[in-house]
Amino acid sequence: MTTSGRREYGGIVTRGDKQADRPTGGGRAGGKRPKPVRDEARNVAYDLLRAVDERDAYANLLMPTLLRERGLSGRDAALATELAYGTLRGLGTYDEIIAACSDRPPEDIDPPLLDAIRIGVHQLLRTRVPPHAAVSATVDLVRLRIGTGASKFANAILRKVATRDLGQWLPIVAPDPKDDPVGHLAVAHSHPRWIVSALRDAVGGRFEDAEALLAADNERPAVTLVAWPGRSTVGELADSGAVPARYSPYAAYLPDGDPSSVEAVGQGRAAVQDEASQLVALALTRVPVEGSDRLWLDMCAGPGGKAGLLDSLAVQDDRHLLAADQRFHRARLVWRATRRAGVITADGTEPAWRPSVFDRVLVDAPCTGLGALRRRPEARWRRSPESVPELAALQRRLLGSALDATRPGGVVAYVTCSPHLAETQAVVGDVVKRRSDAEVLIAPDYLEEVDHLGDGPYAQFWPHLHNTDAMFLALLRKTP
Ligand SMILES: C[S@@+](CC[C@H](N)C(=O)[O-])C[C@H]1O[C@@H](n2cnc3c(N)ncnc32)[C@H](O)[C@@H]1O
Repeated sequence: MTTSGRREYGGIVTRGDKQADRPTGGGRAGGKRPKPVRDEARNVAYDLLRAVDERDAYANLLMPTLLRERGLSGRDAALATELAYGTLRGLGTYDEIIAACSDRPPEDIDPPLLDAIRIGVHQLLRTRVPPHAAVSATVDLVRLRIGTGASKFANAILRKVATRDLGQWLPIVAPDPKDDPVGHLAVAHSHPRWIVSALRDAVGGRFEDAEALLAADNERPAVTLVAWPGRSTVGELADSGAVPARYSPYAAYLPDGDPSSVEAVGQGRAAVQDEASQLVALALTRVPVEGSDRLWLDMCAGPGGKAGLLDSLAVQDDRHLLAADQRFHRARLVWRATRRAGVITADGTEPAWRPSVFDRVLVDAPCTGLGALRRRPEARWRRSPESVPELAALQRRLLGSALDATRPGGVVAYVTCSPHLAETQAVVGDVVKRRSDAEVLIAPDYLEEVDHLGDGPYAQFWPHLHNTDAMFLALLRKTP
């Protein structure tokens, strides 16, 4: 798609020159309604939101396909992504504002129309698109995709929304923090109430920390690369425009651009991986073990992020990694990410290996993913608190099985991409209490380059403190 006929609004490009500037509503100038302008970036954002709602699509997986199919790149692609992801993250706040501007509650508005209005509200309240352009572009979208009647409704709501900025709307739509602090944070930072409560508990009950965490969840995460040791180097990534990272010796931040255009990534010698993910895998390899250190196991390895790093480290020191995942297609991804590891499809709770044979075991357990909300913009609305006990039961079984697989003197890393206490401390505490052959190590001792990981014995990364996912790590020694 060409960029001719586009106009730049404060760093964001939108299409339609004079049309995008045209004021909307208030009747037809000269009696004739101007033709709506098709705007591909907004269409992509709208289609993504519809796919998330109708087909349970994963935004971060579908977006690259949509951009490719529609031929969007550069600033148009950035605009489509910002509109879609920003709207998905912010819709908890936006729906409260839409409710205040409408005679119908959001749940009574037709879902396609509601999604289009949400995109409009996001532009009005969180982007530098001028209000008249945000309104007219959204109204055009609704006219083209839904119909003229719906576009009048959207126009009326958006014009009301545009009368205030976000800072003026929040005291109107969010509960008073003195009466209902959790409800206030839920509306102000667009998270479901149950997640606000869980995250507040995970940060030790401090509302200021919870607020900083919730705000960080709404930020676009940095793209972090891993240079797989022995296959590429951070220096090589830096030569491609990445910046050496703060903590991990294998990480570099990519300020902009497509990661696959970095040569080492394109050639499968480096990959995209959050820095905390690298560090928890690294911590497992740093714990001293007496005697043999030849056989490592990654029990829940798909899609292979940590296995890729562990395999590279294992190859360097002539160790061997076995990587397992319960799902065949996830195991295939692990196969692609590794060079020498054995990869199998196996249920970690019904081991395909003999007991007490591994020197180091990683169990990166399936979890709610509440630590990666920045990356999966719709995830916060999909998860329900009912999933927590079921996951916690599986996590206990997997950790127990990991300890069974480890030889006495060996070490287990229990990792979740969630800071929810029921998936982290409660799981480890319970499993260790029921066994006499496991001892909890002080995990931050093996990550000395990182501050603020907690008072131990566990290590907890945070988006607002480390600019990483909220990854949890427990290190356990198997005792005789
Ligand atoms: C959090 S992900 C692991 C991420 C991976 N370690 C990485 O760094 O890319 C959890 C994985 O556990 C797998 N899984 C779920 N239940 C399992 C089980 N009972 N046994 C083995 N793998 C399981 C899922 O298929 C999923 O791929």
